[in-house]
Amino acid sequence: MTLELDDLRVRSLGECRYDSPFAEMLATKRTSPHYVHEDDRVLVDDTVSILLSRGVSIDQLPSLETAGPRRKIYFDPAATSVGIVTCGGLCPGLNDVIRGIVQELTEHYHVAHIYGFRNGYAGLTRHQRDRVVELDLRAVRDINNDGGTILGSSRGDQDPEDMVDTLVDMGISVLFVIGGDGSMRGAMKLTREIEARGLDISVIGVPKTIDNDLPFTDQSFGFQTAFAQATKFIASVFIESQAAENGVGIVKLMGRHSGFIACYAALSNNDADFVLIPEVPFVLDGPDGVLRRVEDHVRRHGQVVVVVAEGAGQELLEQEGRTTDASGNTKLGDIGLFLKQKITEHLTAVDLPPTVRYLDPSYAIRSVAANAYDSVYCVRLAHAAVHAGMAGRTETVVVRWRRRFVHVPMELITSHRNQVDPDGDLWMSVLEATGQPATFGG
Ligand SMILES: Nc1ncnc2c1ncn2[C@@H]1O[C@H](COP(=O)(O)OP(=O)(O)O)[C@@H](O)[C@H]1O
Ligand SMILES: O=P(O)(O)OC[C@H]1O[C@](O)(COP(=O)(O)O)[C@@H](O)[C@@H]1O
Ligand SMILES: [Mg+2]
Repeated sequence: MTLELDDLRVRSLGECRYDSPFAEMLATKRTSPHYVHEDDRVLVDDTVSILLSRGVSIDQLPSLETAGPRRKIYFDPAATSVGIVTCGGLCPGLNDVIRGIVQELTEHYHVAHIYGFRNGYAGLTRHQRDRVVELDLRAVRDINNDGGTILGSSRGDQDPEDMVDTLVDMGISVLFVIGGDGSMRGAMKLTREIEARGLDISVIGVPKTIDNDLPFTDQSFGFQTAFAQATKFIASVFIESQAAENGVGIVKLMGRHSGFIACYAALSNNDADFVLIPEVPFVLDGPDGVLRRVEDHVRRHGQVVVVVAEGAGQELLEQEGRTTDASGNTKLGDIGLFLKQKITEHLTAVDLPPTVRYLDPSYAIRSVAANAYDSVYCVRLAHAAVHAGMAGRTETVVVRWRRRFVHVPMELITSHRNQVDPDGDLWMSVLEATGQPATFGG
């Protein structure tokens, strides 16, 4: 993708004049293999050929501002009130991020107030102001042990003017939005309204998506927990299909436009024989179609396991009557049940009457608490978000990119979708592990 250095510059509200609580700790720090100084930058690219193809000098290469504490900060902590909101679908680790933000702001920055807005952007509107909760260390003490979000979440548009009125009335200086692509688009509408009114309010995003469909982030928080959950369902249908004559196990996993959960879950215990994802179209019929391949597998091995991402093969389903959810996301057809029906019909017709074990774990993979790895990731993102906000960055998200925590302009995180590259090494691993053909039906 063409990327200029200027596209990667994050917005700041102004000069940092206040001493940071971390000033002393940072006094002697310099960039090392394990630390990036605030005056240094992190490269976007990581291969020699891509760097060379950029054709610019080193200081002009696309690079990102490092995240982390600053020696000087923009907001005076004692006079700063902060808001937190979680929006969109659930994701393991939301509570860890909330907790990390509250702990960092309380224990190190000693800000005046931390407010939690309930039920997503709806909680920022006039008619829900009475439901705002004040957050302190006690309120967040054990919340990381639970899935979901203590603040609640929602889909659906809200009026940016109304929401900014709330921020102004409550004296909020920094708003942390923990949400996905839709939430970040909503957050940008907030920053535009804030800018238009000349207000001194920072909006910082912590990108959330179990589908791992946001760009400029190695892997989104909660993703590892979600695919680990999904793995258990694949193992179940594998065992069931092994014990049955002509056993067919099918698991449908979340992933509207990106098949990362399906790929990782399938790779994790290597029980899947076929993985179908939105990024790789397939045909069902014909000598190289999915049905014939499934049949061949059952003939040879007596059973088969198919993992399908919910957004896969949508072109095979009825397009008419498609509706959208409250946030404008297209509601998908049920590819899992469709495959179940087609495979059953096909195997019956070729005299291999199947025993089908179909599982759609759906919310069971995203409503759980984060695992230890994701919890660590969440708390580090939370710290980075707090530092960015207190340093006056705005319209900025904090991400981990090639294992460094960095700042990315909000616009870039919504600029395109992160998808499994059919020419990339992840998909190659899936093909290697399953033995399935690179394409079905040419
Ligand atoms: N283009 C947009 N402009 C403003 N708000 C948006 C936009 N897209 C989504 N939103 C709002 O952001 C919130 C979360 O969006 P949604 O798509 O449901 O989840 P996610 O943020 O996880 O993608 C919802 O309140 C939704 O109305
Ligand atoms: O039933 P809901 O809440 O709309 O959620 C379903 C969708 O939410 C997801 O978890 C993604 O949510 P987001 O769009 O909020 O990131 C998808 O995997 C799934 O399709
Ligand atoms: Mg989304």
